[in-house]
Amino acid sequence: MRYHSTRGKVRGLSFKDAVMMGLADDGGLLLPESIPTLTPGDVEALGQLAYPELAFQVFSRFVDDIPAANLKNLIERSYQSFTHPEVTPVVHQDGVYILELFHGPTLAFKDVALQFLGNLFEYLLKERGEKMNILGATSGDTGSAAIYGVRGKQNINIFILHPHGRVSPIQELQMTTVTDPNVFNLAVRGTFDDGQSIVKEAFGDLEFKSRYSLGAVNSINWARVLAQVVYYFYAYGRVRRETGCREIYFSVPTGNFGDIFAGYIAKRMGLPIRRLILATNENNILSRFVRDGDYSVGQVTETLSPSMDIQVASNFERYLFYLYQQNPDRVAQAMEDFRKQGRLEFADAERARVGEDFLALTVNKTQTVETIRDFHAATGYVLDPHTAVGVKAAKALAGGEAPVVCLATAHPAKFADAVRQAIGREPQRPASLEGIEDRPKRCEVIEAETQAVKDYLAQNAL
Ligand SMILES: N[C@@H](CCOP(=O)(O)O)C(=O)O
Repeated sequence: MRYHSTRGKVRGLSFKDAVMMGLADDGGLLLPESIPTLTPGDVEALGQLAYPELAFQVFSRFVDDIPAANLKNLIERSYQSFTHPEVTPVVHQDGVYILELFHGPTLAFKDVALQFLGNLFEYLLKERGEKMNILGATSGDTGSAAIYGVRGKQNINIFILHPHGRVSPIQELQMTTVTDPNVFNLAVRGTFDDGQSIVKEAFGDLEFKSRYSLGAVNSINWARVLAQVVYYFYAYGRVRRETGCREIYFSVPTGNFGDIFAGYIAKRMGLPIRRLILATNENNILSRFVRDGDYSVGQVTETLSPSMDIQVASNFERYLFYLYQQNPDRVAQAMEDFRKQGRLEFADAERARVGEDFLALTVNKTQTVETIRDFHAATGYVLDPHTAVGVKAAKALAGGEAPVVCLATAHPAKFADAVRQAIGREPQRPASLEGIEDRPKRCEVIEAETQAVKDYLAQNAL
């Protein structure tokens, strides 16, 4: 399997080189040359597997340059840190299926990919005798998951940018209380979009990227998306076993379009997904795109679901590549137009194609609180505010006989304020958060300027 950039100037990379490159050197995003397709029989068989074995089967279709025994070992080690034996269990509540993706060390879906990516980086760096400086941006969850994936590892330093004062108190503490010498937290005076744009500019400076061996942990890294494809197959298998359904909906709260893009890949592979329901908060460029063809950037608004306080979604470019019939020149032109004008327009035929894969809804703060409250009243189950956005969209949009799986992207204890507003008390804390406020912290506040971040990284790089 070879990997090419969405913008067409980087081609023919192996999986391992694609992982190490992160953002493609032409500014695009890496994608496999083709998406392997599965027969209904394959899908059925995959649905019977335990999580690590399923992950191995899915990965093997995209990874042909790591010996099977080593890949298996990386996968098994990655999911040992999860507190649930099923890794990503599915529970049935109030007419929807909740795919719990928060049983990893930092209580969010990011752990599913970042535990693996941390181990994979360690393996590849050892094999190559190299060092790496990871540079990533977070709106709250990626940061701590990436930090936990590599803390204390040899030959890796990690620099994570989070928007100063715009993540939840627990999200901030999960990052800043990790004081291993290889971990550097930077609170950027700006939004997540500012942080993500700094990361992309630093990766785009190829001399800097190569001098400091930059590594990517955001979903610009294909390995992130690949690892997230697995749980769509897992959930389908579990729900199919329970209901006998053939088709299924997935409802995905999304900001950076990574998680839902993984679902899109699963659909292209042959998983019978009737539609992917794209759920956003008030930062709704993506839901406006699906509903009205309006892909125009707005101001980032603070909401109750801060991990989705994003306007410019990285992985949208990967989707554009397919929407534009795999034409890299059109993607490159569109990204340039978007950079200059802050908007993109779509032909009717393209909008029709979008509608074949996606439905979408914007869910505001009031609706988020109401959903947490009503769901709790009906079931006793506490949703986190991001999951609540997905549940609200699922209930509004899924129809007919097909069951709907809502991706529960984070544990509610990460967002105690939103939960308290909804149900009048804080959610129960998992053991990993006990005493987190009392731990020593380390974090620098920095201006939202690429040069300031590059200087900081240069001073602290391996
Ligand atoms: N919601 C994310 C933002 C970064 O997204 P990623 O999937 O590209 O890492 C977060 O919580 O940091």
